[in-house]
This record gives sequence, structure tokens and C-alpha cells, in this order.
Amino acid sequence: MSNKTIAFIGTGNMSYAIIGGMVKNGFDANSIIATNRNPEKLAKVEADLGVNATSDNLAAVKQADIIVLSVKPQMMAELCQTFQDAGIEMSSKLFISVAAGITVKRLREMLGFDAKLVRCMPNTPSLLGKGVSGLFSDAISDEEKSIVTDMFSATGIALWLEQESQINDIIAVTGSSPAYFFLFMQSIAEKAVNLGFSHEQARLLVQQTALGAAEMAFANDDISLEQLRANVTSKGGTTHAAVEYLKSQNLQTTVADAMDACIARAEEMEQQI
Ligand SMILES: NC(=O)C1=CN([C@@H]2O[C@H](COP(=O)(O)OP(=O)(O)OC[C@H]3O[C@@H](n4cnc5c(N)ncnc54)[C@H](O)[C@@H]3O)[C@@H](O)[C@H]2O)C=CC1
Ligand SMILES: O=C(O)[C@@H]1CCC=N1
Repeated sequence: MSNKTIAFIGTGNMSYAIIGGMVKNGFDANSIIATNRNPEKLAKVEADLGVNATSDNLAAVKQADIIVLSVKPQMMAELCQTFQDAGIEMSSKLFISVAAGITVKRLREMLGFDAKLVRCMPNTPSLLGKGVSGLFSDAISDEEKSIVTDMFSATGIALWLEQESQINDIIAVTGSSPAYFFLFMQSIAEKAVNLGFSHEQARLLVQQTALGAAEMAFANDDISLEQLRANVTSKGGTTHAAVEYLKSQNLQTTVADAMDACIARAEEMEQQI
């Protein structure tokens, strides 16, 4: 592990998950600073994860070697301006932005100099070490790349991308997609309640089945997803009836269209922010 000091600026849902994954997988909590302007969130991150928590962004940035920018995209410009206004020497620091919809070029404009910068697109299962992080940089050293790889490998799979535009693609594939799975699970659970199961039972049944299906895919990664689905589907049976209905409602096209909407929104944000 690196001996760098890492500051997370704006530690909300996403950075909490990244820090949690890092700390559980061997990163020293003492080398991590988490900031938030919300005292309750700060207290939680400190109590749960044992990192140094502060509301003082500028002190954190001054102290850190690596700065993870993790406020909402719409708040990024205002945040970066405060670093500039404080006249902090930032040229030797490595910045990592997890924000959707802000390009490297725009982030450098916000920071006001030609910063060493990585764009990262993580997802919230990082907290359990089961995340995926897409990474892109146009200019960092091999040593810095290796440190960033270590950070995000501690939270799951770290995948370096060749083109910046692939960050928008991976938002659709992994950054936003936990929400698609949760929506699917929610739909099954709501119907289960409708059928007479209690809320607790419905939740338990759906999460166990989702976990089982994901673990089946992992345990049989030589078998196509289509085949795994076919293995549940008896000819003329019940699953067949359900799957044929989903297909008749264009589930696959709907999912593809949803992912296109996700990418289009990221591109639109790149124009607006
Ligand atoms: N939530 C997710 O699944 C993912 C989020 N992202 C990106 O992560 C970033 C953060 O998203 P979330 O964690 O979901 O949002 P969030 O709202 O949970 O976290 C942002 C936190 O920043 C704090 N904050 C805002 N301005 C601040 C300031 N000036 N100084 C200190 N703290 C400040 C807020 O109090 C908030 O707790 C976004 O840019 C988003 O695009 C990327 C991938 C996945
Ligand atoms: O919804 C968003 O914009 C962020 C980026 C990926 C997941 N959450």
C-alpha cells in the first residue's frame, strides 16, 4: 500500500463506499482524510470507518498527496474555486474526480491549472469490495497509475480505459447499473407482497435470489448468461412463460435504450457543467 495521504472532498454515498472498501482491504485509515460540510455525515464516516474527518476542505487539500473530488457535479466548480482562492500549491498533487459529466479539460479549467488528473467512475458496491471502477488519465506517471490501481483494486475491479469517452459508457454499464438491478429487485419484491408475502419475506427472498443468480454467473463464467437463463427455463414450463412475456415487452431493447439515455445524459452534462 502507498504511504500517501488521500483526501476525499465531499464524502457522501460514493466516497463513503470507496473509503469503506479501501479500509476493509488494507488501507490505513490514518492516511485517509474525509471531508463533508454536513457534521452528521462527518461523524458517521469517522465512527464507521475510523478515518480523519473534517469540515475543512482547504486543510485537507493542503495535507494530502492525492485528492478525490467527490461532490455532486453541479458543485464542483464552486469547490475548485475555493482551492484557487486560497492559493494552495497544488501542482505536485494528484487529483481523482469521480464526478459524472465533467471532462478532464473542464476539471482543469475549474482547478485553474494543468493538474495531474484521473477520472474515475466507481459504483457503490465498492463498499463491499465488489465494486467496479473505470479509470482514465491522459498524463500520470507509472508510479501514480500503480497507486491509483491499488486504491481502486481494494474496492473491487479497477479497469483502465483508453478513451475518455469510455467513462460515459462505463457509467451506463457499471456506475449507474446497481440502480437498474435494485429496480428489478424492487419490482419482484413488490409483486411478492402483492401475492401475500410479508415485506420482510419479500425482501429476503428477492435479495437471496439476486445474490444466488450473481454467484451462479461467477461460478460458471464459462457458461453464457443466455445458457444460465435457459437452465432455469423448462420447455413449456413456468419460467418460459415469464421470459417470453418479458421478451414480448422488449425488455432487452428497453434496457439498451435506458443505457443510451444514461450516456446521453452524461454527454449533456459535459456540455452544461
Ligand atoms: N452515488 C453513486 O452511485 C455514484 C456517484 N458518482 C459521483 O460521485 C459524486 C458524489 O455523488 P454521491 O456520493 O452520490 O453524492 P452525495 O450527495 O451523497 O455526496 C456528496 C457529499 O458532498 C458534500 N458536499 C457538498 N459540497 C461540499 C463542499 N463544498 N465541501 C464539503 N462537502 C461538500 C455533501 O454534503 C454530500 O454529503 C458525484 O459527482 C457523482 O457523479 C459516481 C459514481 C457512482
Ligand atoms: O446518477 C449519477 O449521476 C451518478 C453517476 C453514476 C451513479 N450515480
